[in-house]
Amino acid sequence: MVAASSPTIIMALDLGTTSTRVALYDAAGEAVTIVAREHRQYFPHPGWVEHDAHEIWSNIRELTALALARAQLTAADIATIGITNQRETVVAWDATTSRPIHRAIVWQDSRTDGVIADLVQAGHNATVQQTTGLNLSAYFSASKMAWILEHTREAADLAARGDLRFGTIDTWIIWNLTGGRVHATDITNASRTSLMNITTGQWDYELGAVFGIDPDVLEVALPAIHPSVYNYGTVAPGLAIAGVPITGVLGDQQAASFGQTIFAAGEAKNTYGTGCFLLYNTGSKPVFSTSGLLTTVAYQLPDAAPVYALEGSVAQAGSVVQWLRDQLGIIRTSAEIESLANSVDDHGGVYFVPAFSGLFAPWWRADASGTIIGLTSYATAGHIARAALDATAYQTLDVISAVETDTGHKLQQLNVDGGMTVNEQLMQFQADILDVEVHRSADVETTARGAAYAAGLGVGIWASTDELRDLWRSGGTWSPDIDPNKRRRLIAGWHRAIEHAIGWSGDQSS
Ligand SMILES: Nc1ncnc2c1ncn2[C@@H]1O[C@H](COP(=O)(O)OP(=O)(O)O)[C@@H](O)[C@H]1O
Ligand SMILES: O=P(O)(O)OC[C@H](O)CO
Repeated sequence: MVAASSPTIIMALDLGTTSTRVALYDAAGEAVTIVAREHRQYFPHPGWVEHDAHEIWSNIRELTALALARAQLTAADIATIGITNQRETVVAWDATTSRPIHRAIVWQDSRTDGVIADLVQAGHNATVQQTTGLNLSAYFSASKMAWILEHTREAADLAARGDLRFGTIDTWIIWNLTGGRVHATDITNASRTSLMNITTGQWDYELGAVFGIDPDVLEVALPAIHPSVYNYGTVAPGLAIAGVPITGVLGDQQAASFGQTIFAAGEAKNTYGTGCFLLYNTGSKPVFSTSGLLTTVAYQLPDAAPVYALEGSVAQAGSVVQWLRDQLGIIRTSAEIESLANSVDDHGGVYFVPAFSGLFAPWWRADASGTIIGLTSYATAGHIARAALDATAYQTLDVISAVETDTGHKLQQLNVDGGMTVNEQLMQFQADILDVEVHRSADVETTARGAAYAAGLGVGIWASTDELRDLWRSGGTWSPDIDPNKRRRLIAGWHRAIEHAIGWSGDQSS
């Protein structure tokens, strides 16, 4: 344990897709304060999604000051900072001015689908998957970096001068927090770029050539890779948190897994936020999927080998609830979906495949299209709402079936977290469809919590992951309660709906 006089409050910076949160935790793992702000989503063309990286940095500057003010604390009370972030999203900037040269290209952005389809056609998928653990997809960072290099003159000029810097959002924020002194990322974030060798944990610069990026450019432009628990540097003067060390960094899904204390092989968590991301811990060896899952690093402790996971990434989950609210207008708030969905007994034969940007795991079909099927004149807005929620449970089933195929193990229980898990009807349906118990953590904000745990380990507030396990609290358990024949019928209907969604958007399968 740290000396009694040392600060013991941990600050977590959660840099999500739609918002940025700053949370403070004490050594008992209790959240002291949490402040949040949304940032603007830019959709300049169909399928394109961008963020203003400078806006995210400004939000961090302001929210860190606000969190301290709310808690009536100063930087001297903060022991350490943990960072967690939306993954894959690419920022490119000028090292000499710290100015982004393009808006950040977000993980959901599918502008490089065509390039990826060509690479698949040319037979690159097997090599990339065996090296990086990731199939070829516009989702990951590499093709986004290539796009910036190809489409902005400034990127090419900076690259020629050795002043181009690439990073995921963690790297961009570490760079700014340290006054441009540290250009670094953690191994979990690096494992999402399609440029890291998943077995060695090092960049494979030669892979750049597959995506059309000069490996010499990458050697200068990519950040250093460190373990998730590591001393990344201290915050520069002039900021509310000046002088505080940054000792934990994890991609947001890995952070949620860490916050759920998924430390051992065979344990799994599913986070239901904008998208839905299942991580199944596979221990010290990477498992290469034959069923449409990704191989990813779950975390790496200091002086230890990486711990791996199989990941099932589902692009659309809570975002579908937002779509019903913002685009269809059949609910006014996300929470209203509960009363609308509960106004009907079941889905009334309606299935909703939310393939708004194609289908991610385990299907990986860029040519799938959003589909509502099974409509009759009996169907109401309630049935559509119900089908939209059910879709998240079915998509989770599909990724868990893939995990069971890849590992040969039946999942024993599923730990869940994220904003959608407040929906108890959905949790019951999830348990019914999976036929396993669903355990919700008391804190559904496990992403920020996981970053705090990693940072706290880094400064000795907690001595081991066993101590962190003791902090896990239950927020509800749901057991399967459905006739097995009905389960089978429902699942068969979902898979027929998937077949109809696939292929609608033309021949771009990846
Ligand atoms: N009662 C509810 N039922 C279903 N979905 C909900 C409910 N309340 C919020 N959501 C959805 O949960 C998501 C927010 O979860 P959160 O974990 O904060 O996401 P993220 O971290 O990806 O921004 C939103 O997409 C929202 O529409
Ligand atoms: O910001 P979230 O919670 O939607 O998570 C985004 C994921 O990291 C994308 O891979």
